[in-house]
Amino acid sequence: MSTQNKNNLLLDVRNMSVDYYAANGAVHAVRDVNLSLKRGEIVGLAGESGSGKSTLAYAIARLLRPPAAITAGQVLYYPSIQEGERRTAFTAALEQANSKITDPVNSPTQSSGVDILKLTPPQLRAFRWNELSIVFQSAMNALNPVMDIGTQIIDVLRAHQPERSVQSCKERARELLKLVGIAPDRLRSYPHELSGGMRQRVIIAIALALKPELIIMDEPTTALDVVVQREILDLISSLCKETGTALIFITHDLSLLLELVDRVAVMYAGKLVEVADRNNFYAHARHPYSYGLMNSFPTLHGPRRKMVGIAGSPPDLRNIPAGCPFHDRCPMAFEACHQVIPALRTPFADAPEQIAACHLYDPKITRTTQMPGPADLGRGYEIQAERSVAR
Ligand SMILES: Nc1ncnc2c1ncn2[C@@H]1O[C@H](COP(=O)(O)OP(=O)(O)OP(=O)(O)O)[C@@H](O)[C@H]1O
Repeated sequence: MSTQNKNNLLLDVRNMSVDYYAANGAVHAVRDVNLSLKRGEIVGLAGESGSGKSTLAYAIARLLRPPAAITAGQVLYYPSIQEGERRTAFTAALEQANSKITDPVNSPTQSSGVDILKLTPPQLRAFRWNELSIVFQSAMNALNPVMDIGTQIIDVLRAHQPERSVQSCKERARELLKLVGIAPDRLRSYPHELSGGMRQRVIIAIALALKPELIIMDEPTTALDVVVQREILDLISSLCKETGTALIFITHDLSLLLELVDRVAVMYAGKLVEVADRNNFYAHARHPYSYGLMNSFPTLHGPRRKMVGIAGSPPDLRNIPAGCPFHDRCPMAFEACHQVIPALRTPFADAPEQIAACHLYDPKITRTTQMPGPADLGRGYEIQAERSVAR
C-alpha cells in the first residue's frame, strides 16, 4: 500500500522568486512562480529566451550558484513511500537526519512534503539522480571523450549505489542502452563513434539510470536536426509513460513542446502567464503572449495557422515596467494593463484547469462584454502588424 498524497502530487513549487545580483542591478529572473507536477506527468515550460525557464528549473534542482539567489519560495517534493518496500536512498537520508533532531524539518512521511530548499548536503546528494536527474542544454557534448559510454553509465551507478556489484551495474547499463534503442554491444563505443542522436540517447539513459521520479530536460534536442529531434521526443515520451517518470521539459519551441507534454506552462519576464493542458492550450491559448508564441512557430499537425510573430522584445528584468510586463507588446492592451499586475486566474468555465494572468479575462477589469476568442487575438495581432507596416 502506498502512503502517497491523494492528489498524486510529486512537486509543488510555491511563490518562487530568484534574482541574479549583477553589478548594474538585480535581475529579477523568476518572480513569484507557483507550479505543481503530478507523478508521471509531463509539463512543458515555454517562453522566449530570457524568460526565466532555466533559472526556475535550476532553482528546483538547487543548482543555482551566486550571483543567483532564491529570494523567496518553497519547492515541496513528495517522495513515494511504499509500505513494505525498501526505503529509497533519499528517504533513508531524510530519516537518518531526522533521527538526530527532535523537531524534524523534512520528514518523508509528512503529507506537506519535503522542502528541497532545506535539504542538507547529504540529503541533496541522495535526492539528485535517485529522485531527480537533469539533462542540460547540449548535454551530449558533456560525455567524456576518452571513456567508453559503458564506463560512463557504470560510473553513475557505482557512485550512487556503491553496494552494487560491477556485474549488476554492467547488466543495468546494457538494459539502459536497450531501453533507449541502442544495441547493448555499443557499451564499448566512445562518444565520437556515435551520432548526435545516439549520444543524446546515452544522456537520456544516464538520466534514467537510477529510476528517478522526475527528470528536468532543458532544451535537450536543440543541437539535433528535426528528424532526429522528433525521434528523441518520441523516445522521451514513451519512456516517461513506460517508467512513470515525471518530466519538466524546457524549450522556447512551443510546437515541439505540444507534441510531447500533458500540460504547458508559459513564462514571460520571469512570471508564469498561462498554464493549461495541452489540448486546451492548442485549441485556445488565452494569454495574448501564449497566442503570439504559438503562432510564431509552424506546427507539424493540425490546421494551417497564419504566422504572426510578436513585435518588440521582452523587458529589461532589472527594471520591469509597471502593470502587465507584456503590455507594450500586446495587441489587446488597454489602460489597466499599464498599471495593474494581472494575477493568474481561472475564469474559464469550459476549461477550469486553465489559468491565465491577463486582464482581458477579469470581469472586474476588462472592457469587453465577452471574453476574446482565438479569432479576436489573431485579429489583434494582424491589426498591430498592419499598423507597424503603415508607420
Ligand atoms: N549569471 C547571470 N547573471 C545575470 N543575469 C543572468 C545570469 N544568468 C541568467 N541571467 C538572466 O536571467 C534571466 C533569465 O535567464 P534564463 O536563462 O533563466 O532564461 P531562459 O528562459 O531559460 O532563456 P534561454 O531559453 O535562452 O535559456 C535572463 O534575463 C538572463 O539574462
